[in-house]
Amino acid sequence: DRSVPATAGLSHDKWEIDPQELMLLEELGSGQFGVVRRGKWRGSIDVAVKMMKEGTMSEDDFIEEAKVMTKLQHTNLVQLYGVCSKNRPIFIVTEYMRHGSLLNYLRRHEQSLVSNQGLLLDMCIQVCKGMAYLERHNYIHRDLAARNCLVGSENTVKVADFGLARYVLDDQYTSSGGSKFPIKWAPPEVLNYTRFSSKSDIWAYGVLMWEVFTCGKMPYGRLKNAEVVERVQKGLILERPKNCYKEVYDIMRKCWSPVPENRPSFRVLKEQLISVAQGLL
Ligand SMILES: CCC(=O)Nc1cccc(Nc2nc(Nc3ccc(OCCOC)cc3)ncc2F)c1
Repeated sequence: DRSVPATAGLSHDKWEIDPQELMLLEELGSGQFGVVRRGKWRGSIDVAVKMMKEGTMSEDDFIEEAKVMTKLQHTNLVQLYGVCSKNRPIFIVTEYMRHGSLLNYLRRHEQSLVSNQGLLLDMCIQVCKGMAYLERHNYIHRDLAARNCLVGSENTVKVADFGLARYVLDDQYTSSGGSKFPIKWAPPEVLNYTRFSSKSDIWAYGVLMWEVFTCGKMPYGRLKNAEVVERVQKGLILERPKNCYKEVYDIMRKCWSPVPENRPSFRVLKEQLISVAQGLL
């Protein structure tokens, strides 16, 4: 029985997972961070295991943060179960979501989704609930986008990789001038001063809503990053997606107010989206 009695004196760090309790299965994807595989924890719990390629993240800082992240628990957040930090590469063990990234899901199911505004709005509301929880805990995501949300059974949508961007070492990723920086999801104050806040998450959320209602189109099409920066600085915003209700687009536009303080909070946004959803149905 794993629950070591408190008196045992062993500091049983509950965020530390014993790799011997993991069974690694098929690969789910890979990227510059390493490989992600499906797995079973303690024989029966479905997990995703991110095996962090060495040199991609400041591991000790991340392991410290993992203690906080395991405490962030919400139905619309991909649950961090723990880390295997005793050997390299470190493993990040999270809840498994069977339908993969929201971006791929939107693109693969465009035909059935394009005419289902109610479902698209529900997906946005689920992400908003997860983000409102993070906002309440003063936790900034820093890389909110459809590619960083995941879809589970019964069309559940959850936010993944919250806060992870702080530990990426590749400065092509972290500096706003870098080639891998998510320019198209960044507000002016991030482009100019890398000033992240829940209000910069709100801007990214507006872009995520646009991704959802276009069923996974690339924001600003094939425009180069420099051209997008110029447009955003001039106050140009993404156009209304073809089949998107006016009320929904008006909410997206509020997320793109040039001044952070003029953008809504996730708490307020959630109420507005729910009342629009009730009005539509
Ligand atoms: C930022 C890049 C990054 O992390 N990318 C990345 C790639 C892969 C998996 C994860 N993570 C997780 N994935 C799942 N489920 C998952 C299920 C199916 C799937 O299908 C792939 C083939 O489709 C035809 C992909 C993922 N559940 C939890 C995760 F945490 C993250």
